[in-house]
Amino acid sequence: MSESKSVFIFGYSGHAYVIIETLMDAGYKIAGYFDFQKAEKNPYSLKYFGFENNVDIQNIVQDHLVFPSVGENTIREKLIGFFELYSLNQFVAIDPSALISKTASINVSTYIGKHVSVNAQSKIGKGVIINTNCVVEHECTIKDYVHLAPGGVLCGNVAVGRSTFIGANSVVKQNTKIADNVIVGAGSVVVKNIHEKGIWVGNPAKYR
Ligand SMILES: CC(=O)SCCNC(=O)CCNC(=O)[C@H](O)C(C)(C)COP(=O)(O)OP(=O)(O)OC[C@H]1O[C@@H](n2cnc3c(N)ncnc32)[C@H](O)[C@@H]1OP(=O)(O)O
Repeated sequence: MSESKSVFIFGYSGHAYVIIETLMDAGYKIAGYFDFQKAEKNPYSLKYFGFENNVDIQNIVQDHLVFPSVGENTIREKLIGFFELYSLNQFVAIDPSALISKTASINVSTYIGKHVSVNAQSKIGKGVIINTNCVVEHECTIKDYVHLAPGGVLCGNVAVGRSTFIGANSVVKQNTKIADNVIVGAGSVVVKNIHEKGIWVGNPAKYR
């Protein structure tokens, strides 16, 4: 394992644990974590480097890698803005068990979890979470800061807008478009385009 593959993670709670295990399985070394305060639990015995806004970030991180380990979309967006401001080295974290088409594109600071499939010609933005066991079928477009919770299925040619959250085990029918900042409840089935931000739940998914 080379020193150049050390990763600083930002955020250290439940979602971070999943990221850490993916990174370790993929052969990365975790250099430590930043968070607004020292974590109460430290199951991976990581070194705390402080709150990113209060430290000389470039001096600590140097040319190592950084990754946003927070499930909440707006916090992840802020972290990525911070990474961009300081020109920190972002990358894509892909669990070794995931199946990614060679013709799919995935932007930086995106997490692809265990047993995920991303199929042909799909385009995934930056800071996205495609969580455990999700299926992203052919030609899907997923904008920045989306979170697709575990078990979600996007059928072919689905488009998901920026910062949208799609709850666990939800299904989105082929050729459907979902707007920015939508929340789709767990176990929902989206069969028509969603043009309006807000919470949509049920089968078929309805505005709540
Ligand atoms: C690794 C991880 O853990 S990633 C995270 C995975 N987590 C998820 O996928 C959970 C996603 N969140 C949900 O599904 C939530 O229930 C939300 C966001 C849809 C709604 O949350 P809240 O706004 O707090 O709604 P609340 O719990 O108060 O329920 C309001 C009503 O909506 C209903 N409702 C809530 N969620 C759903 C749902 N997923 N499907 C159908 N109905 C729902 C409730 O039964 C309730 O109905 P009532 O008014 O008739 O009693």
